[in-house]
Amino acid sequence: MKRTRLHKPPSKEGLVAKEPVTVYCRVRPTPSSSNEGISCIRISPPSHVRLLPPPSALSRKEYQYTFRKVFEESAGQKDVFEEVALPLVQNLLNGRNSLLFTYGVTGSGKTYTMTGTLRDGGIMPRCLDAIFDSIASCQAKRCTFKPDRLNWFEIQPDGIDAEADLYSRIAQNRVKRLEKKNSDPDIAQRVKEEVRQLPVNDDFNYAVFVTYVEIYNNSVFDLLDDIYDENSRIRPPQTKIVREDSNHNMFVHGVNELEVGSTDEAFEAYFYGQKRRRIAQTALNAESSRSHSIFTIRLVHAPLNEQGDGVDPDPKHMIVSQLALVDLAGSERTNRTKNTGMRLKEAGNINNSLLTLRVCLELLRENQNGANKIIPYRDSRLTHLFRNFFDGDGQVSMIICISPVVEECDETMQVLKFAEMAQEVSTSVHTPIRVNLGTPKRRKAIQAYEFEDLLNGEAKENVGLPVPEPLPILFDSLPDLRFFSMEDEDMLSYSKRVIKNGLEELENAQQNLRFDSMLESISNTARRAYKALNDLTEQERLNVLEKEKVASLENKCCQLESQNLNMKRKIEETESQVKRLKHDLILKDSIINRKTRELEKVKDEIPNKMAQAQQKLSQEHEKKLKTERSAWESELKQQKSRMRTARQVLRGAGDASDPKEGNALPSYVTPMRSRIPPSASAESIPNSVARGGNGTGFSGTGVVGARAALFNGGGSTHVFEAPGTGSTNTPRPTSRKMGIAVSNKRHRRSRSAGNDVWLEHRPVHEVPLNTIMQPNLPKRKSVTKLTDAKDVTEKTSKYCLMTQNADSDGDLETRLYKGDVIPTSGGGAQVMFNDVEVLRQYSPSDTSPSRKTPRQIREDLEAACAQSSDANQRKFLSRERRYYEV
Ligand SMILES: Nc1ncnc2c1ncn2[C@@H]1O[C@H](COP(=O)(O)OP(=O)(O)OP(=O)(O)O)[C@@H](O)[C@H]1O
Repeated sequence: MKRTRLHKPPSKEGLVAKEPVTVYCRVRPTPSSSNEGISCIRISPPSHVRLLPPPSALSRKEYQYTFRKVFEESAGQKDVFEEVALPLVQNLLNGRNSLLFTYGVTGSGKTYTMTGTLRDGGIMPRCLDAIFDSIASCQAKRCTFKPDRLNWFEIQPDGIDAEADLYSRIAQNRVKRLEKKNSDPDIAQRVKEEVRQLPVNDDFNYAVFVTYVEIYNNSVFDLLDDIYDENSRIRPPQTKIVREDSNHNMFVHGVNELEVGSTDEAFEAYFYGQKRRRIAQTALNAESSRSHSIFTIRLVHAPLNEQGDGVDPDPKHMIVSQLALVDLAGSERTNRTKNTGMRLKEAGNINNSLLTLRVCLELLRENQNGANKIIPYRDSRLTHLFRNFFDGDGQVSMIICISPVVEECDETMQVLKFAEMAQEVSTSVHTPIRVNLGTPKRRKAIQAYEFEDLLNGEAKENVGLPVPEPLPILFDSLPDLRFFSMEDEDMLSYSKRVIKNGLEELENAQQNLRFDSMLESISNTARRAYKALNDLTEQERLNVLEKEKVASLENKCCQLESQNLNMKRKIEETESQVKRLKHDLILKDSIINRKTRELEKVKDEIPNKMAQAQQKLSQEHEKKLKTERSAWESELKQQKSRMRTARQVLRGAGDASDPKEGNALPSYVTPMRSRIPPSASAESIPNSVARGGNGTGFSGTGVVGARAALFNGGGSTHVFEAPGTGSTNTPRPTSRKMGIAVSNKRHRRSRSAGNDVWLEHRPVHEVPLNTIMQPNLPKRKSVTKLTDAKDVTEKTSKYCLMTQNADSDGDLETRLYKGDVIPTSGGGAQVMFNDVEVLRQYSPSDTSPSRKTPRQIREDLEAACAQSSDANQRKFLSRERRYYEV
């Protein structure tokens, strides 16, 4: 027995290509328990899936995701296998590593997709079928390769040796030692569907090894570990550690790696492990995986030796590739699963490890875009074990399993988002260089040689040259004297008798023999010999022709083969280009999707931001406006005071004839002035009225009833001329002035009733007016002094205060200050003055030149007022306009 020494795995030589993580999406059929007919998924074949949030969702926005391919609910296991896994099996046969995992919410069909059922197998059994069908003619003798338990293999070129055989027997026994239960799946019932046979290099011998581990609560367990200890007692599962081999590949240290010779053997191993896998019933899945399971198929192949009856013993020529099939446990939300206790702890661990996987992929993507972040592989056993794949040795594919159930819409969205992001990560795929031992197609050549030998042997037996007629057998009953003793007298006498009989017959034949018949026989034989010679010559000629034909055909074949090779190369190039373009497309699609989502998010935020900005702006404007207004008001106040001064100056000009007397009346009004009582002075007018008293009464000729409406709007007085009318319905600006008593306006009596009772407050020494027009106070109570509060509070709704005084020209000026009586909340009343009527009487006989006519006075005042208020108003308006334009 020849054995190779322990050998370090060869360093990675060969072609290295960058491949993106390939993501497929499979939608499971709607479970019968869910809201029938309502689905939150719409598929646009072949690669788009749209998520429609249910009516109850906060946001009703639809999202579209793009993947390499989306499998509809009606897609079968075969469709998924051929599209997703068959290329990975081809990778394995070509010596490349691949990782395929199923990812999704609990109950979305991950285990169904990966394992399937006995009648309708999933990816795993179909992969095994494809592998064994493809390597059928080149399978190595059992135990040609032996795992060294350090993630590599030793070669035993003679095949089975005692130790390896023992190992194999233990491995087989381990599978068989599990008692069969009635509930166990019967592998014989497995339905094997026809799978496509993939091309393999038949100058190599192949062997298949499997391992089956689970990651439960962040600990690794070997599912193929022996259940029993040496004393045949069941032993608890042992945790394994994840280690790095000498070639920096991660592996589970001490894991049982079984050599399997067929799919059924691999299935036995799988079911053995499956019994030990942690599965439990939850609210969402009757058989929910509580752990991540990893079924690894390793294909070991080495070139044939020169004789073609075994493998080349040089371990450097050995190639090991692996296909890891990972069935991840489903992410779950406790509010839906209602898990407690152990199940809750498991769910926490599952979610944590999935989160780590997500984070690692996100950081890998960032690093590929120029960042330089540390990837936290060690945060979870799952990512730690698959570090090689992500860091660059093997193709990574992922199947996202989603359910159309509306209740899962939220979680499904998270899964789809993650998957779309994962597509942007690329991993390196290494294709090893296969050694060329000098004789390609050696296995075929050896087989062809053996076949030729076989044919030649048969041909020799059948060569048909004429054989002379057999002579009559004269002595056929003579026994073989070598086997008898010379002392055996019976045998000797019997033999003598036989020989004598034979000689007699010979003598008879000699007498019958004639020369002619002998000649004829010789000439016949010669004729037949000549014919055979001619036939042989003809055959030789035909052979030469045939050989020429074969040579020309071989030439043609060579040409066609080279053309074929060229075509194949071109097809491969085109395919890889198409693949690259497809990936670019998917990448761009997903980037566009992401960007669109970000844009929509930004769009959503714009109105809010605009509203905030506007609010801020308007607050600032209001502030500015306030300051401007207060500045303007103070300016207005100054203007007013200036106007007051101007008015006083005007008044002073009117009294210039008698500066000492101040308000002294000219002599021609003496009779009239004498009628004015000293008590009816301006000081007796209430403050508000006094302020409003600066409003100007406009006089016509003779006695003119001029109406002046007084408003307490912001301290300003507005004068509206309405000659000859006594209307009090003039519009008023609202008062904002501080200091005015608070009144309860709801108690204000309606004027529409026309039943207002006036309280007329007359001067004690009233000068009779004697004018044609008299104040119109239809229902009135007259008093000269306010002594009783009831006068005001009871029944009275209007108040009129009459004052009489001499004006600046010495004429009699009667003022009627009118207002509403408004009850106060304390039970009293207050008067809100809102109108003043000025009656002025003057003598038409006064013709002094210094005296200004009423028209002149009015025009002067009007001009002064207009000038100041116009200027201020324009200024204010222009400022306001400016603010609003902003
Ligand atoms: N495509 C499908 N066609 C038919 N049945 C399906 C399909 N996908 C899932 N199912 C059924 O749905 C149920 C749950 O599926 P499965 O156990 O594979 O979910 P899971 O994602 O592995 O859940 P968990 O993460 O909890 O292990 C099973 O009964 C399975 O047969």
